[in-house]
Amino acid sequence: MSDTPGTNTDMNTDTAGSPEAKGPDELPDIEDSDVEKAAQETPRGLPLRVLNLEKRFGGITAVDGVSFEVEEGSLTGLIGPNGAGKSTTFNCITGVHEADGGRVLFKGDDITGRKPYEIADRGLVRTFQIARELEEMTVLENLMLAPRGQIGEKLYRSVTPGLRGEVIEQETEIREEVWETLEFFEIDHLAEEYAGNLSGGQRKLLELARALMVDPDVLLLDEPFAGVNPSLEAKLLEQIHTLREEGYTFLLVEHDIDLIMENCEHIIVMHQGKLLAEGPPEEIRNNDRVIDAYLGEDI
Ligand SMILES: Nc1ncnc2c1ncn2[C@@H]1O[C@H](COP(=O)(O)OP(=O)(O)OP(=O)(O)O)[C@@H](O)[C@H]1O
Repeated sequence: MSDTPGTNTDMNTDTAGSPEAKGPDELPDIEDSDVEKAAQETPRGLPLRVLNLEKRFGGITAVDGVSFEVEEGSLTGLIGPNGAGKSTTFNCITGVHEADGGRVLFKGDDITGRKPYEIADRGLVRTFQIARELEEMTVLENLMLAPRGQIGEKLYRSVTPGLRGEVIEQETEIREEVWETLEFFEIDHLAEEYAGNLSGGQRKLLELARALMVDPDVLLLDEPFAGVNPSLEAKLLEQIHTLREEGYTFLLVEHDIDLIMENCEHIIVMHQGKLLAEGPPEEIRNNDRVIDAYLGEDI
């Protein structure tokens, strides 16, 4: 875990590890000047800090001044009803959307407005659905294409004989890493299968495997279990917990509340673009605002 709790500024939203859930009443508004101050004071060890994030689409404010932190080595859940702004928040964090306001700090660096590949290259990675072009490639090829720091195919074609040896050496290393990843996710038997032929659950494993090939520090997973059968879901969860024990940090958007409650130690709840509450599962489960807005009487 981060060695930073308690070292944040007075307007922080640092509740990871705090015993009680907090709601909007306890989470003060952040002025622009405070955002600047917080950005400067954010400890470098803190993997992800979102400050006053805003995103509008025409007349819709999809994300409305959201602030939260994700602790190192944590499995943090982001939940909320349909249209709450979860995916838009993910997209703003990872550079897919340009935020209209606020800041995203990654390991103390301001990454707001950076391109997705720059953010991924720094170690903050989200999973993406397998694109159509990738469906026509094998599972092995999908992973071979993912690693960062690779001397690309274009360069390979134009390299001098001297460089070619380096490329081959690098490709051998990548191939070994790819096989290790395939075995870790138990999809090595599918290595030569076209990605387009995989089941929904197997695709989810491949998406996560591809994201891991980028060698991230923090993984953002948007509904990683959608369409995954229970046995594959259990396997995927097991792999996520194993990775977490190895030091990876996860931020997870998921509609299955029970799954989030059972697996995440910290939960962030969004509602109508705003942060509704955050805290440990038992507090979120009993939080009146969350029950009213989202969970219902039977939770
Ligand atoms: N590209 C877009 N253009 C216009 N409006 C958008 C766009 N993306 C999201 N929105 C709107 O922003 C709001 C938040 O959407 P978002 O997808 O972030 O919510 P969500 O919490 O991820 O929902 P869900 O759980 O249904 O996926 C919604 O009102 C949605 O219609």
